[in-house]
Amino acid sequence: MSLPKTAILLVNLGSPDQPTPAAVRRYLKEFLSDRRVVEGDGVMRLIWLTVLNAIILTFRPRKVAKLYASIWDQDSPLRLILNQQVAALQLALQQTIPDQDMQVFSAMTYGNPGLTARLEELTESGYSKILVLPLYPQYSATTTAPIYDQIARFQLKTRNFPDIRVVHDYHDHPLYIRALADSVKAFRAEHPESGKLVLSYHGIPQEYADKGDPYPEHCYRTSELLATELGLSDGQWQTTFQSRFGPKAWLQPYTDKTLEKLANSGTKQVEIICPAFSADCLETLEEIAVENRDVFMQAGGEQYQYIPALNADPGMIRLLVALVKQNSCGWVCQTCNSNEQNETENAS
Ligand SMILES: C=CC1=C(C)c2cc3[nH]c(cc4nc(cc5[nH]c(cc1n2)c(C)c5CCC(=O)O)C(CCC(=O)O)=C4C)c(C)c3C=C
Ligand SMILES: [Fe+2]
Ligand SMILES: [Fe+2]
Repeated sequence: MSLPKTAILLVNLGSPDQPTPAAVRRYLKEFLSDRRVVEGDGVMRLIWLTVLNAIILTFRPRKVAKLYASIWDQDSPLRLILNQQVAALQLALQQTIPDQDMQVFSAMTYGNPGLTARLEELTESGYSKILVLPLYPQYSATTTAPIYDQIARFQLKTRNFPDIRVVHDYHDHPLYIRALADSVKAFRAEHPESGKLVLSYHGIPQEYADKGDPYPEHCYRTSELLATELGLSDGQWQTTFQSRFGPKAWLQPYTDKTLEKLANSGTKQVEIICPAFSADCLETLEEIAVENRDVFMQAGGEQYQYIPALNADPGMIRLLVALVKQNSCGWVCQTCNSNEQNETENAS
């Protein structure tokens, strides 16, 4: 019996194609036109589209292109690391479940390689099972939900679509917490002068959380589990939210304000980790590692250390393998298939 062709699709947010104002403009237009990212209907939608086109897409691309250029390494780090994660997961799956033919692919919600195009390609190539694995441990209506939206739109226009599953979230998965804890321990082993651990998550507008986005609860849970795993006491760690965009209130406490306050009130050493980012990107390599370092040092801080994202670390790949096994249950899971076989045999 031939096995169904199964694809694993790792999905991250997306980057511009080039660190140029024109490419950044195209990327921001697609990203910031998504109604999940900037909500609002009717008149509010019209106002937002006017502000986006007349102001944001006129001035922001030039500034942001320079920031991207400062971290660009032949390609955007987010895309480079996504490719490394794909290759490492492919190898790990071949080693751990060699009798299953699972092929791993990359996709981005915005920009290239686009998620919808990938779903079309995989369907045309005969993949009948697709496991979509968003690289967002914490669910948010602003990041995870747009992946579901694109899948739903693809299904609406496709007569015979594959069996598609999506991993919803894994903010409290033991292997995620262990991978984070191991990365902190490994960092501290190399940099023994440790300070307060700041856990900085990408923010979302406070209003979205008030309307029911569970993202902040997921972030706080991840932080608590990580602090417990590391054996930290209350004063030794803190959760903050970064990357505020626009004039509205976002989740607080803000990372930059917190760092300023910490330095002002005598905390001279911090280590900062960004658990919501599975891969280093503009928001970690530039905003956290450069901009926020300046904020902390200028406020009187003495030592500021950024702990890199999990990227393609062995701990991250172990987590991804576990997520693949758990979420492909019944498709390819050997345990389940053999259990089912036993049950069928016992019943007959
Ligand atoms: C309303 C705006 C935004 C929301 C809501 C938002 C949520 C959100 N984003 C990430 C992860 C990433 N964001 C990245 C870049 C980025 N984010 C926004 C805006 C919102 N994000 C913008 C405008 C940008 C582009 C840069 C800029 O113009 O400032 C990235 C990095 C991409 C890269 O190429 O490196 C990531 C990753 C999460 C996890 C999240 C909510 C949970
Ligand atoms: Fe963002
Ligand atoms: Fe199973």
